[in-house]
Amino acid sequence: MSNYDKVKIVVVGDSGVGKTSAVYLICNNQPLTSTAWTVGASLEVKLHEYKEGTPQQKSYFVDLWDIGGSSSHENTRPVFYNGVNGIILVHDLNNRKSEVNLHRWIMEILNRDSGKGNQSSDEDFDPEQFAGSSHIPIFVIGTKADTGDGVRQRSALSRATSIADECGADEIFINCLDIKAFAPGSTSAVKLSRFFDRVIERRFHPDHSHSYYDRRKLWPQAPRIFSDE
Ligand SMILES: Nc1nc2c(ncn2[C@@H]2O[C@H](COP(=O)(O)OP(=O)(O)OP(=O)(O)O)[C@@H](O)[C@H]2O)c(=O)[nH]1
Repeated sequence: MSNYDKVKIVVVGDSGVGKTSAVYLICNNQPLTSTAWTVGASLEVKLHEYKEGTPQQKSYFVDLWDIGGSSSHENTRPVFYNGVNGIILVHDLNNRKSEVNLHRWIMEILNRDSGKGNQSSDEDFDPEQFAGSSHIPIFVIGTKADTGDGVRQRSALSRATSIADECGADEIFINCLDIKAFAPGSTSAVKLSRFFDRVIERRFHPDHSHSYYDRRKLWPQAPRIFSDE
C-alpha cells in the first residue's frame, strides 16, 4: 500500500443521526443500504487530493473515525480522541436536540484527558474558547435533508443559533442515502474537500494556515490542548 501521510478526523453526534451513513458515502461514493449501531468506533479511509489542481497537489489519507453515539459507550470513547486533527459534527435536521447536543460532544472531546467525559453541560461550552484553545478545524453535517421539514425549519433559525456559526465552521445539509450528495463539483463536495485541505494544512503545513484562523478571530494565547503538535 502506498505510504501517504494521514490525518485523523473524528465523526461525532447522537446515536442514529447518520454518522455511519455519511462516512460510508464520503469514502465509498455510494449509500449504505443497511446499518447497525456502531459499537465503539469504526474506521473508514478516504484518499484525498490536497489542493487539487494546483502545483501543491498531493495525496493524503484521511482517516474518518465514526464514533458510536450510544451513551452506554461514553466511558470508553475518550480513547478515540487522541491525536485528533479535525472534527466532523453530525446532527439530524429533523431533531433539533441532536444539534444542541453537539455542544456536549465537543466538550467530551475537550475533556478526554480530565475524565469528565460527557458529563459536561451545555452551559460549559464556550465556542470561542474551544476554537481558540484547540485550533482544530470543525465541519458540520446536517443529515436527513430528504425527510420532514427539518431543512426549512433549520434555515429559518437565526445564524446565531447554529453550532456551525458558533464554531466558525462550514456546514452542509445532505441526504446520506443519495448517491449524488457528494457529486463532484457540488457545494457539499467542495466544502468537504476544503475542510480536508484545512485539516491537512494545519497538520502538515501550519505556516500556510494562519489566514484561516486570523479570519475567525481566534484566541492566539490559548494553550494548545491537542497532543500531536
Ligand atoms: N432518509 C434518511 N435516512 C438516513 C439518512 N442518514 C441516515 N439515515 C438512516 O438513519 C438510520 C441511522 O443511521 P446511522 O448512519 O446508523 O446512524 P449513526 O449516527 O451512525 O448511529 P450510531 O451508530 O448509533 O451512532 C439508518 O436507518 C440510516 O439509513 C438520511 O440522510 N436520510
